[in-house]
Amino acid sequence: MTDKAGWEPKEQRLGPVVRRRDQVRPGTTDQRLLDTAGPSDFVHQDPWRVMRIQSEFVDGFGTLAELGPAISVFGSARTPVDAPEYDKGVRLGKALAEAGFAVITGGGPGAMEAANKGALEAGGTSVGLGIELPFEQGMNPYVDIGINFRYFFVRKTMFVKYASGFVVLPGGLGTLDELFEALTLVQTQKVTRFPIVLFGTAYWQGLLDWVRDSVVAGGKASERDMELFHVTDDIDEAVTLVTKEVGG
Ligand SMILES: C/C(=C\CNc1ncnc2c1ncn2[C@@H]1O[C@H](COP(=O)(O)O)[C@@H](O)[C@H]1O)CO
Repeated sequence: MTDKAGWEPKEQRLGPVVRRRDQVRPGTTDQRLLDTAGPSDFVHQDPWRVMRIQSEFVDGFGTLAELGPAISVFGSARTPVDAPEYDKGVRLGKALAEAGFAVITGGGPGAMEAANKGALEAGGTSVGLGIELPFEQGMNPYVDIGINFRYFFVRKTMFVKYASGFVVLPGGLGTLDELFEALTLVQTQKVTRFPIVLFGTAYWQGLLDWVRDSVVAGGKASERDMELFHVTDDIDEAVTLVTKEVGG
């Protein structure tokens, strides 16, 4: 316990740290890790959240890095299975898979499920990026690679980073959020060569009229911003438009 001549000081090695004399602490790092039943409030604080956010990025990047060419498909979580729109979602997922593209959706019900179903039935890769919601729905059964995210913004990064374009089926607020995020990224050149296809002319026309007659006419966007997207009712045309930057 002394460091007088001829004596080794009492020493403790804790990983890279050496502690001597009065700085020696009882127990080992492993013991403290495994034994301690200390306060747990840190798991609800921001520094810990940063770790969780990082881990979501790591899981997403790690799972999707080798996915290959893919298209993200968005649309209403509420589209009924027996609606014509659902059938179009299935046909779109199928056509994208046949063109050699994985289909990425939000992994939920409705239009997401339809696109995943089509991709799966055509032998393509069917991906679902789910989101933790207060009303848990679970991943639709047609997803083959699924990741559940806690944070919308991490999930949104994956939709853009691992797809070379978006097809947007008729949808509500969630779909509009995804559409306008993509439009903003393209408008501000945060992403380049990223086709956005709105599927369903009748559904989208009212929005397009408002953007042109109020937003563009009011000087809040430019006429050229109307060229950031395409609109179609044709599955094959949607696939051609959305995949034109990348061969399948
Ligand atoms: C509301 C219902 C289910 C919610 N489950 C969802 N699961 C996964 N992703 C979802 C869900 N709800 C919304 N999203 C995302 O937003 C888009 C659809 O939102 P919308 O408001 O229905 O247009 C979709 O692309 C998802 O990414 C069942 O009633």
